[in-house]
Amino acid sequence: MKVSVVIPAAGQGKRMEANKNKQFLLLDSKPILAHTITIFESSSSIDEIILVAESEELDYCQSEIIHKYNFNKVSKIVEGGATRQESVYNGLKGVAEDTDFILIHDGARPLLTNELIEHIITEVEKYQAVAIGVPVKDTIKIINQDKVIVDTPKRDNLIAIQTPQAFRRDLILEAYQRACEDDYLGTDSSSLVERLNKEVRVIEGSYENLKITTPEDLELAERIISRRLV
Ligand SMILES: Nc1ccn([C@@H]2O[C@H](COP(=O)(O)OP(=O)(O)OP(=O)(O)O)[C@@H](O)[C@H]2O)c(=O)n1
Ligand SMILES: C[C@](O)(CO)[C@H](O)COP(=O)(O)O
Repeated sequence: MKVSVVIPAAGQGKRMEANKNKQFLLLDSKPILAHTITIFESSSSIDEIILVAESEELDYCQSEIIHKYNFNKVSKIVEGGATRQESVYNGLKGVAEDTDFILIHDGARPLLTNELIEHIITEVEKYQAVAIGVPVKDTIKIINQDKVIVDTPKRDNLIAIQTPQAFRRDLILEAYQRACEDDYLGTDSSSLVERLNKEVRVIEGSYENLKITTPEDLELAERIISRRLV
């Protein structure tokens, strides 16, 4: 069985308000993106890594991330698109044809554990489409355009979805192709499969598997990493 991972890292990191791509910021003295790649490079279950980077950052990724940290499993660095969805699709097109399963994982989630990688691979072999999620801690409200609450969904049925998300290769390629044809834009990969009326299973993720989105996330990630190192 062959497993590939696509890592979209071509975003602009606007919410981080740093003066560079947030994934090049240092976390425990190493770029966030290098932490993310290390997790998959070290996993014996992962055969290849496709990195998706912004056109002007392709060379930087090659020299300052891939070469500098000696990543051998990164088979391609492909150019990203205007949206996360477009970037992931470009990455999917670069995956080896003999791959059975594809994991998609945000470059900006550097605290994933090997246990979660192993768990999601076991599950995707059984269920073909699997996402990681955690129960929401807050009460979630639906609001209208005037910012008035119109609904309060029952919290028991709500989860916050994370990455990685894992799929059978042909299924996820079909889902991205169909979304492209239909001009559908989702905020995660799972939603593209859901709209084909295919079941996507959810397994328990981790609150520590956070996406570095705003400056507070980076502070929290530093604390988590230093605790893990003790
Ligand atoms: N056009 C895009 C947009 C996002 N991403 C990637 O998708 C992941 C999740 O996106 P997010 O954390 O929201 O990153 P940004 O889009 O960079 O953040 P922002 O919305 O604050 O600009 C990130 O690893 C990001 O680099 C991507 O590859 N291509
Ligand atoms: C895919 C994702 O990380 C799941 O939580 C999230 O939807 C990405 O959203 P973003 O707005 O591109 O950060």
